[in-house]
Amino acid sequence: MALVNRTAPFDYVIFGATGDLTRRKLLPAFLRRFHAGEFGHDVRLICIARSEYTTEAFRAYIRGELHKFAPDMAADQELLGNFIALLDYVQLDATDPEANWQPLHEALPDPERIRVFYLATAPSLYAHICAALATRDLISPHARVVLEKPIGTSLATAREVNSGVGRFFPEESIYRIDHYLGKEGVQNILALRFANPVLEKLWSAEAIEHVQITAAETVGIGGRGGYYDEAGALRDMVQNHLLQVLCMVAMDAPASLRADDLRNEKLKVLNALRPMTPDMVRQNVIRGQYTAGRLKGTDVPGYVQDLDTGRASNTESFVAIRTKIRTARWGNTPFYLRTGKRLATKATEIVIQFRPQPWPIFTNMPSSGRLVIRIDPHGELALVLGVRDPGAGGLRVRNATLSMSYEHEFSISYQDSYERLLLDAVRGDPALFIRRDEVEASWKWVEPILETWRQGLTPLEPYAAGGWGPPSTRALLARDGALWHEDMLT
Ligand SMILES: NC(=O)C1=CN([C@@H]2O[C@H](COP(=O)(O)OP(=O)(O)OC[C@H]3O[C@@H](n4cnc5c(N)ncnc54)[C@H](OP(=O)(O)O)[C@@H]3O)[C@@H](O)[C@H]2O)C=CC1
Ligand SMILES: O=C1O[C@H](COP(=O)(O)O)[C@@H](O)[C@H](O)[C@H]1O
Repeated sequence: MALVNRTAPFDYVIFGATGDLTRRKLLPAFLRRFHAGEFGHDVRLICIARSEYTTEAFRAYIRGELHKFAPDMAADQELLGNFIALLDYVQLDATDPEANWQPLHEALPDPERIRVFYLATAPSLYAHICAALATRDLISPHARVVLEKPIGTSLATAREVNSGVGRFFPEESIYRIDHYLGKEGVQNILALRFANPVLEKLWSAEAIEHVQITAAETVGIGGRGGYYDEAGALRDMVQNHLLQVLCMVAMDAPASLRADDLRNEKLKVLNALRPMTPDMVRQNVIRGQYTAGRLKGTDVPGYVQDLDTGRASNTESFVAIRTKIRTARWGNTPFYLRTGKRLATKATEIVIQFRPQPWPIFTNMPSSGRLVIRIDPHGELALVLGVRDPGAGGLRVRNATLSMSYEHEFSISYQDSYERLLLDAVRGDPALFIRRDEVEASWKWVEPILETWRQGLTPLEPYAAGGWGPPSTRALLARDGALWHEDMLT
């Protein structure tokens, strides 16, 4: 029987309740946690948007969406009915100064209950919404606010968003979500590193030749072209998700698992990333955009066709970066980051490549060994070692893999990382959310890359959908004598 960490009763107010994120991710995640018994019938989920719905009509609409996005759960009519009964809808234009906030007030009668405001709207509304909540006296002593990404599109705009929200909520009540920190495999980096002293002893430039962090997607920009063409892969994936994963891999042991201990260590890594000059960007950053190609046997269109604006675009759908971390632990170990759309397969993984023997005694030593932390599509750990090849004739070595799959090892499974994060805000645990200084340090490191691109100093390289990005991506590692870890992915 799984241990259930049940929350105290709470009121969760979702701004942007008719949007894509709420119906596809947030409400299905709540339904699953309700099914797991993490909260009960005494909880209210108050859903807010401008669209005209009564609570009854909204519940009917969400019932249909849950059948689409959590069909296994929604098939249980009793569970679904009980969950739907927790939803209330309040129609409100949060930016209209004349709007009537009284219905929201009435829906939140008890200031002693835990109150979470989840802002699943465009980030440009965050400060307005927080100001309105303050004016209407809705920010109770136990109130928290969860902010969706992106927090800004540059250092200056991130500061604006942070200051806008920070005027009304103290930093410890602000939960900036990064769904990669909700992934099992990412959280497991902490366990792997700090519950296994033997690994931690190896965890430095002395034993590790390089680290690869890949977030490869097969999807294109889909229906999100408007947003994506403004953002691009660097802002969409690297500034937040990939840098957070890098921090988890590279940070020193925190004093405890308390939020600020963890976040202090991550911040040190971000501040230690080698700053990029325009020359370094030219040499260490690849930017690409997909063209039409063939993916898993199907012809797929290129980025510009997907965008469908009739214009060319200068936005990258692929980035690869070679960087270093200026610390005693890592100084000599390159970190390679890579993310892109319409790549050969969907895979998020970290590869820790170990250094070779300084004096090899075997004539045919294959790879010097690596640890692969696979995060998506399935959580897996694989330790590739050299073992004796049992064939006759001398002592030859080949690689073999020790592996562990979460699916086989554990019966508990979360469908989505939102499931792991939504209730942390209720429990008052911001450890897996991003602190303001982390967001700003990430932007500070990313900005010179954006600036170099803005000046047109690096080309946007085409890559055919279904591959692994522009050919220069290989050259980025080849100059260190390294190869991307692709053989096990496809
Ligand atoms: N969708 C996704 O997969 C992801 C989304 N995000 C982030 O989550 C946020 C929401 O994204 P998404 O759901 O895709 O966006 P949508 O455009 O689908 O939804 C926006 C929501 O905001 C509501 N809204 C807009 N203006 C107001 C207003 N003035 N007052 C009250 N409600 C308003 C809209 O409802 P109505 O028109 O009825 O008012 C709608 O419910 C964004 O910050 C996005 O970057 C982050 C990661 C992934
Ligand atoms: O935040 C985002 O993440 C997704 C990729 O998430 P994953 O959990 O499927 O790896 C990406 O598709 C999207 O563009 C980005 O905004």
